[in-house]
Amino acid sequence: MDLKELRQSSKIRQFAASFLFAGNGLKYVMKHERNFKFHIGASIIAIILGTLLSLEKWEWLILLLTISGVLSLEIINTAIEKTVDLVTEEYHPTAKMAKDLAAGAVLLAAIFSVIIGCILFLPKIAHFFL
Ligand SMILES: Nc1ncnc2c1ncn2[C@@H]1O[C@H](COP(=O)(O)OP(=O)(O)OP(=O)(O)O)[C@@H](O)[C@H]1O
Repeated sequence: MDLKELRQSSKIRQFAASFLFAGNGLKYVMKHERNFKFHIGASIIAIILGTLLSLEKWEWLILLLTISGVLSLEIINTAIEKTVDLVTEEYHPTAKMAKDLAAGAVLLAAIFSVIIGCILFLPKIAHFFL
């Protein structure tokens, strides 16, 4: 279905198509983005650890919010990279700044997610061994 056909289709079809397109985006990052795969791996480890250490409900909420934040930012970073590449393939200081800012946002979220992971898990791990 092309863009023109989509705009002429019913509201329900447009709504269903938007899920399909979002799914395509998720499929793309899972298949092609090394950093996204890394974050998925780290998230799975955190969820397994959370299960083993019996996190409380509020701790799960914080963990899941943190995971969704990092993964979503990684996808937005990829979207910004693609948009910049669409605008120019030449070297441009503003293109560099746009990509570096987007990457900086992911890095910041990843650093804070490690800190949050330490706050959630370290006391429980220490309690387990002591
Ligand atoms: N058109 C451009 N002009 C100037 N600098 C650019 C340009 N494209 C990329 N860069 C610089 O090169 C870096 C790497 O860009 P690239 O597009 O390869 O993304 P990347 O860092 O490989 O992303 P990822 O590893 O998340 O896939 C950018 O962070 C930016 O600093």
